[in-house]
Amino acid sequence: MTVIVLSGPIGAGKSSLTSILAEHLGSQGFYEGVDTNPILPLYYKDMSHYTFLLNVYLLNHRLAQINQAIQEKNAVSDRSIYEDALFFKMNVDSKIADATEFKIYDSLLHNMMAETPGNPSKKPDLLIYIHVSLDTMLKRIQKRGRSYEQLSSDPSLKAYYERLLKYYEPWFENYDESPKMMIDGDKYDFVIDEDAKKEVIQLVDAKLTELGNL
Ligand SMILES: Nc1ncnc2c1ncn2[C@@H]1O[C@H](COP(=O)(O)OP(=O)(O)OP(=O)(O)O)[C@@H](O)[C@H]1O
Repeated sequence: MTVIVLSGPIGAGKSSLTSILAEHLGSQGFYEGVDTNPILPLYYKDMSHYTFLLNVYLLNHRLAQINQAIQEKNAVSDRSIYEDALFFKMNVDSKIADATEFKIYDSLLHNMMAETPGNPSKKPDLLIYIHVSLDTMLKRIQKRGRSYEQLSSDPSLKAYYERLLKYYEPWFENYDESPKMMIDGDKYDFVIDEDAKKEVIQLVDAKLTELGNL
């Protein structure tokens, strides 16, 4: 049984690497459903108002996926549940979101993820973090063209994206829920470069072998 989750900033390539790894490992891929998320466009218009609702929506959605992934046994998911608190905390620190709302969300998250008799661990076997620079992130956001993410519609998003990257590095350093590995998303453009794709697959295979999962 191997449950892998991807993590990393917007446009890092999580969904693409999920498809690549799911195909390579013969696992089921689980996707976040960004385009079907009804709260996301509202959140980008008014973060103060929608941070709590967005995160409760995502928590519910991700838990449903985790429960399915555990049953599937072999699964790759394009986004970890552990990163959402990073966005929420960042918004609290920037006075965009409310500290009490964060406390309630965080406690809900811990209760949902708690391992109790009859309630098996929801932790993945491996978390893969795709690291990208601000430059790569901005290029990918522009290339993909989701309207609400564009700097052209809201130039203040650049500061938001910059802040987000600064929160990701310590988050990955401190992450200890499962084994983890980092992929350099600036170095390996596994979406368009076949050699880069092969190298990334080899890196992941080596890690899974080291962990006894392959
Ligand atoms: N907890 C959250 N709080 C605020 N915004 C979030 C949260 N989770 C996801 N988002 C937003 O949802 C959108 C999609 O996020 P995500 O980075 O997971 O997917 P993606 O951009 O498709 O990534 P990739 O290209 O790596 O597959 C982004 O605009 C991101 O900022």
